[in-house]
Amino acid sequence: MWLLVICLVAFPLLYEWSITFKYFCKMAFYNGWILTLAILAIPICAVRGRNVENMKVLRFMLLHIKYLYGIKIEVRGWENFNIKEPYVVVSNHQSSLDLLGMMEILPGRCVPIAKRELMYAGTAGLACWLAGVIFINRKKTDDAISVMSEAAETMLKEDVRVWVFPEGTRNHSGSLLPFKRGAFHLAVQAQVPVIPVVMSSYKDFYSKKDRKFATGKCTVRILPGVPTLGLSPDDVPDLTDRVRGLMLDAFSQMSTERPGKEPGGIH
Ligand SMILES: CCCCC/C=C\C/C=C\CCCCCCCC(=O)SCCNC(=O)CCNC(=O)[C@H](O)C(C)(C)COP(=O)(O)OP(=O)(O)OC[C@H]1O[C@@H](n2cnc3c(N)ncnc32)[C@H](O)[C@@H]1OP(=O)(O)O
Ligand SMILES: CCCCCCCC/C=C\CCCCCCCC(=O)OC[C@@H](O)COP(=O)(O)O
Repeated sequence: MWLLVICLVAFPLLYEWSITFKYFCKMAFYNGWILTLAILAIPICAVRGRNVENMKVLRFMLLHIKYLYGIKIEVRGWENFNIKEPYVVVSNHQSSLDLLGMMEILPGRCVPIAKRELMYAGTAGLACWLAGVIFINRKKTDDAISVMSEAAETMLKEDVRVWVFPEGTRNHSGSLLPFKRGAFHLAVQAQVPVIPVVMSSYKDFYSKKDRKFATGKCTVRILPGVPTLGLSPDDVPDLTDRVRGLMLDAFSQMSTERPGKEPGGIH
């Protein structure tokens, strides 16, 4: 009788513990593996110096990680990236796992905007710097704005695309945070389109709060570009709201789809 009681208590506890343990091991390996890959990437990238073309090297080296974690990534809307000119990509930001979806679709000559702290993340920071990642100091708004204004010039002069997470921080709430306006000022200053990208919720396979990290599927949707030609800084609030609305609709629609089930009409 006592043995049965002990088993009934111990097994669920052990099960819970093994899920948590697996979560920490998987996250530790994720970060450790990226730091290790960066050691290989640094000398290759250093040959060119700080150059956006190095982002191809990082992308190539990171693409296999989804297989290690059993994460299937389905991409819809590739055709919306068929624009030769520069553009600003805006996407939702749930976790550091977004790196996998980002690398899956990262267009040529496209650099992300990242918080300055990432520059000090050891080998990964150096690899990012060599690949031209634009670092901003979120604690100093004026500095961040001037870095982004420089980015607007660079986009046009050097034919570069920029990827921004307009929520400004990771958000796993199951919705989208209010958007910061920097990405939209950037697009208006450069008079280039904004291309929204939505990654479906990870809740079926990943949750930081519940310490869950299983295998699963993520859908990445590239939405049609939103033009900014002729818009002025006064139009930025409206542009921001419009793009957030489009992304929220897509995110909500993707959240109601059952994993693995294809909706009609979207390719
Ligand atoms: C093989 C081994 C590989 C190893 C390498 C590993 C990794 C792989 C490589 C690359 C991957 C890198 C992945 C990087 C992911 C990183 C993700 C992040 O770091 S997210 C966090 C950082 N990003 C952001 O914050 C971007 C969004 N933020 C903004 O746009 C903000 O607006 C801001 C510019 C930072 C300012 O923010 P703040 O909160 O301080 O203020 P507000 O947003 O309220 O803005 C104040 C005010 O200013 C106006 N504004 C904003 N921007 C501009 C501008 N450019 N020009 C003019 N005015 C601007 C804004 O409108 C507000 O005014 P108002 O209220 O009147 O509208
Ligand atoms: C010697 C120093 C060693 C430092 C070790 C640091 C470990 C980091 C290891 C690998 C880096 C993985 C790169 C993942 C890139 C994703 C970046 C990311 O997701 O940043 C979060 C940022 O968007 C928002 O930050 P907050 O949610 O506001 O917080």
